[in-house]
Amino acid sequence: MVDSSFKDNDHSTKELFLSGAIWNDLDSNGDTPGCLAWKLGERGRGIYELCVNAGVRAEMLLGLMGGYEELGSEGDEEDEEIPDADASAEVGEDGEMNGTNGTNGTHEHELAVGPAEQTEIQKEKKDVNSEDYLKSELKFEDDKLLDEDDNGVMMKWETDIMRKSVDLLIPDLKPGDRVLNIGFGMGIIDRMFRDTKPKSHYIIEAHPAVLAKLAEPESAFGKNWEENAPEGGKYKIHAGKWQDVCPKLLEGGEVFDAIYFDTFGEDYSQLKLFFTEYVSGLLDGEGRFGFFNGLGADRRVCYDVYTKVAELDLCDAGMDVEWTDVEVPIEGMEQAGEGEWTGVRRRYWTLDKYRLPICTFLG
Ligand SMILES: C[S@@+](CC[C@H](N)C(=O)[O-])C[C@H]1O[C@@H](n2cnc3c(N)ncnc32)[C@H](O)[C@@H]1O
Repeated sequence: MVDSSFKDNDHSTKELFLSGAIWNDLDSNGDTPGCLAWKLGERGRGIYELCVNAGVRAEMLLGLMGGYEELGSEGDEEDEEIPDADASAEVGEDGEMNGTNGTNGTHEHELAVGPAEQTEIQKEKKDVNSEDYLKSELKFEDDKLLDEDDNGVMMKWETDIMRKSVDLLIPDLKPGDRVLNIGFGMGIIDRMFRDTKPKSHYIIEAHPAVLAKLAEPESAFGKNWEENAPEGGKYKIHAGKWQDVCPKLLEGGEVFDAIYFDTFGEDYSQLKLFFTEYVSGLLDGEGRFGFFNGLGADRRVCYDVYTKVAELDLCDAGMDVEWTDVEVPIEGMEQAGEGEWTGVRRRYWTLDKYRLPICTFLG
């Protein structure tokens, strides 16, 4: 009896989404339909999956529309017709991507939320965007790096994720690899890469304050480091945005065995641009590519939507992705504003599992 009524619900939910229901609209408690379905436990899994699929459809469509919008003039968006009702919730400024190291409220192809959360966000935080971030003062603390609005750029609790990423990107931790890391942050992953004694190790970093920190002798990534590359290899800090540095690396015919991408203040469209435009040229045929997968990480349904969207886009770019779950000890974590989150504007991570992507070329 219960089962069949839930099957009916699945069917009705599907109908609703196909008729234009908004997958990420919020109720007065700030829950999306997907959040409510998840709270039902096993009984709600069917509906939850339908919500995720509706989100994926809408985000993929928005991605296409985003590409199209770039050709038009600014300000056209308001008059634009929405070709699919599923996508209607996404259109609008001030959407939230909810991801660490990638929060953004202004760019195309963000994981948008409904009106209730927008109001909350406006109260809670200013938009994070690359241009402002790269001009902002930074606060370097022992366990975190914050921008001038106290957004978490990088936090020490992410160390286990960085450790596992290095272990899977360079499986045997063998010397001789050529490594490219984009985004130095607290230098956590770069210290791990350095410890594998790669033949070449390039770091691209755009923020002047991070670059200044890097140049300090105690950072261990200064001139001495650059001069101590093994024979035939190269250790190098490339100062600047990856968008400017990568074309030069491509021109120079540089190739890497492991590439990691973890920036801040950029939205998913930039990550997608990176793997569609640059990874095929910069990664060795047998190489591995990884990125910080923090998109939507303060809301399970958004995280699940972005995981699928990224997987589909990676496939489009000729890459296969293998996901590894990494436990995040959120039980031991404090609530927003407390413990490790003290002084951080927004708790950007609430999930108990990080889904770690390792990408290789298809076939
Ligand atoms: C989340 S942190 C990286 C953390 C790093 N994975 C670690 O283990 O400490 C992001 C870094 O990317 C840098 N960044 C942001 N946008 C960038 C861009 N367009 N090009 C290069 N670096 C960028 C930021 O200044 C910041 O240092």
